[in-house]
Amino acid sequence: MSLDLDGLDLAPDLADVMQRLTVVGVELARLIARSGLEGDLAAAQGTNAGGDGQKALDVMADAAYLRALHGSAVAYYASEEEDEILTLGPGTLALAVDPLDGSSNIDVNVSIGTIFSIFPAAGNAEASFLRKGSEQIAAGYMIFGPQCALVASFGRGVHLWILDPDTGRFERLPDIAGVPRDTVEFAINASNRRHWPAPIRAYIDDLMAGVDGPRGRNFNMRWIASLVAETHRILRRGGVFLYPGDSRAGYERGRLRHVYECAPIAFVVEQAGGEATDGYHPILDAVPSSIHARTPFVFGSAPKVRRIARYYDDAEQAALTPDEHL
Ligand SMILES: O=P(O)(O)OC[C@H]1O[C@](O)(COP(=O)(O)O)[C@@H](O)[C@@H]1O
Ligand SMILES: [Mg+2]
Ligand SMILES: [Mg+2]
Repeated sequence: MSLDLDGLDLAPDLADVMQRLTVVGVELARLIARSGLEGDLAAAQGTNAGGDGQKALDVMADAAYLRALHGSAVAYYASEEEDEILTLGPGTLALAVDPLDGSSNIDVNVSIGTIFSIFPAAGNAEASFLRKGSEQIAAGYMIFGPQCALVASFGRGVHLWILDPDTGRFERLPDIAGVPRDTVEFAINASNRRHWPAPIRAYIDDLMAGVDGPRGRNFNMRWIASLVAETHRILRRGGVFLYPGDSRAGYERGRLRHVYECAPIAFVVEQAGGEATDGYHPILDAVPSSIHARTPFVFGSAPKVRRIARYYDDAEQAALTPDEHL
């Protein structure tokens, strides 16, 4: 067994899928640690359904998860790297995955990861995934960084494991207590400022104004360009993450994918007492329109996420509707 699940009381089908995911995690952690020694994991390979360029490791990670899940309880497999949902066979579960998150960081030795989301299988492939994120029965991520960690929730808090490289086993650590509420860090790709919707620009401008602005205190900015790494920091240290929709062509609903990026991260964050919205509405209440649909994404410390929603309220009063992300 590569994962310590003692005391979590998971259904056997789900426990088996978690074991299989972490077997791949151990494999990927080793591959990543040896990147450059054997082959170039960042080599360009093609384009996925979302139009993103694929790197060698994106394709390898997808193939490894797919291989590992054959013969498991996973009936339906949806992946960032697969155009369509794949039917693996009869089974009780549906699994969506971003096999390799933070692909732009593969060749620069910065943390990358895998994000996963598990639902009970529904009547057909699409119905299994195009539903509210609140119906997930498991969600989480593995992060391949200085340490390889697994963070997962089964709807009763947020659990943490660290991979022991000596034994190849994920050992359980104390649960994640909760997203700290009073922090001064925010994460956003500020190079897109000129494209942001007015409420987001107003919120960030107020933070950037520091002690001289309306907030009367200084804030600190982070942008790793790996959603898993931003999530891990926010779970441990608090803060807020924003990837809003913006006025660039194709970015009207942001960059991040609802099914295999935002819904699972939102599930974990809410289980840790944080909040996750599209800027205004809770992510976990929204039904994605397609398997690769994007959504604007804001998550982190609850008071901060709520404050951002108030900027949308203010904008509405100034004649913009809350849904207007442009
Ligand atoms: O390069 P940008 O626009 O700042 O986007 C960074 C975001 O894109 C992502 O890398 C998208 O994920 P993938 O690497 O799985 O495509 C996120 O991890 C990250 O938050
Ligand atoms: Mg991703
Ligand atoms: Mg990816």
